[in-house]
Amino acid sequence: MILIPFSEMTPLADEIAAHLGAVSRPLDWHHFPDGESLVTIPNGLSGEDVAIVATLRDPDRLALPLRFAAATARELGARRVGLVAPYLGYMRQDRRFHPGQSVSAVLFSDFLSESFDWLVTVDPHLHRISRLGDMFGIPARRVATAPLLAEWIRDNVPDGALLGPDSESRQWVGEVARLADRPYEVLKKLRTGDREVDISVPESAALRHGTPVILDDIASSGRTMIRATERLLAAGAGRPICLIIHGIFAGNALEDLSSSGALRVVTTDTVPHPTNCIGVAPLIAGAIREITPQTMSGEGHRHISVRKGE
Ligand SMILES: O=P(O)(O)OC[C@H]1O[C@H](OP(=O)(O)OP(=O)(O)O)[C@H](O)[C@@H]1O
Repeated sequence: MILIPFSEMTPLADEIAAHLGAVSRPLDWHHFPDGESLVTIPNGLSGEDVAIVATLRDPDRLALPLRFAAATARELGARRVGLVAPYLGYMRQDRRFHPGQSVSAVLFSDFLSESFDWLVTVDPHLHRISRLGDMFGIPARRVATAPLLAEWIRDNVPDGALLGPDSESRQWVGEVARLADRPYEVLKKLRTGDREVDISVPESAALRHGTPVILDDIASSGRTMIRATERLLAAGAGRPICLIIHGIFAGNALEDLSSSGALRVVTTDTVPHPTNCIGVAPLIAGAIREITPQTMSGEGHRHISVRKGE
């Protein structure tokens, strides 16, 4: 197995490779002055299993270079070409919320399924879809970070409840709370725009004791976390720890979150960032190990078409 990371993913790919006893060699991505890309992949791929490693937080920019890298690896003799996408973008638009909208999650998953033979990702934002295989026409594995998050909480926060910022978060907050043996509450969120979010906090005694931990899968504009932090403080809770699986932090999101009163912001390393405290490499390596024998025996194929959603 040869891992080929986009350069920002080199540290994570090196770690995954060490767990697998594999090789990691980054690709080169040259940007021409007119905005076009030139992707150069390492040589020596003939007959090899290859995994391209890219975190898809800026998917419009990455899509074509990803396709070029996968196609070139195949053209140069790679046996199978998989994608390790610790953060998988575009999964939030999994419905036609208003007439005429693209269902981007389905379209993007089709695009990836056409480009790659298999996929490994971490806690994708697919709460209404229970099996990744229903979304992708290729073998796919979803790594669950709940045990890592629970371990981090047990090691670092001696007391306090877990809080989910909205009803959707109940599924992962409930699971992490169970594993960490902590109480949890779910807040109510109303979103009226990309950056317009309001949160209401219940009158609960659990919130008044210890250090609250707000847990969410994504912080993008950061507005969900910021508003939850502000509303908790106003309700008399202690300064919260914000625990986030995928820390995208668009624009000034992190600065704004820190100014809102968060005690600490903690993320996994699915998106490289100074707030990374929880490493996912061993779990990703385990998922690659699981999926690789299947791809070797020919289960699934990138041209299998599974129709999903609306
Ligand atoms: O940092 P932000 O920009 O606030 O985005 C992060 C939020 O977005 C997602 O929710 P989702 O998109 O499913 O629901 P929402 O649009 O109602 O927040 C995610 O689960 C977070 O709660």
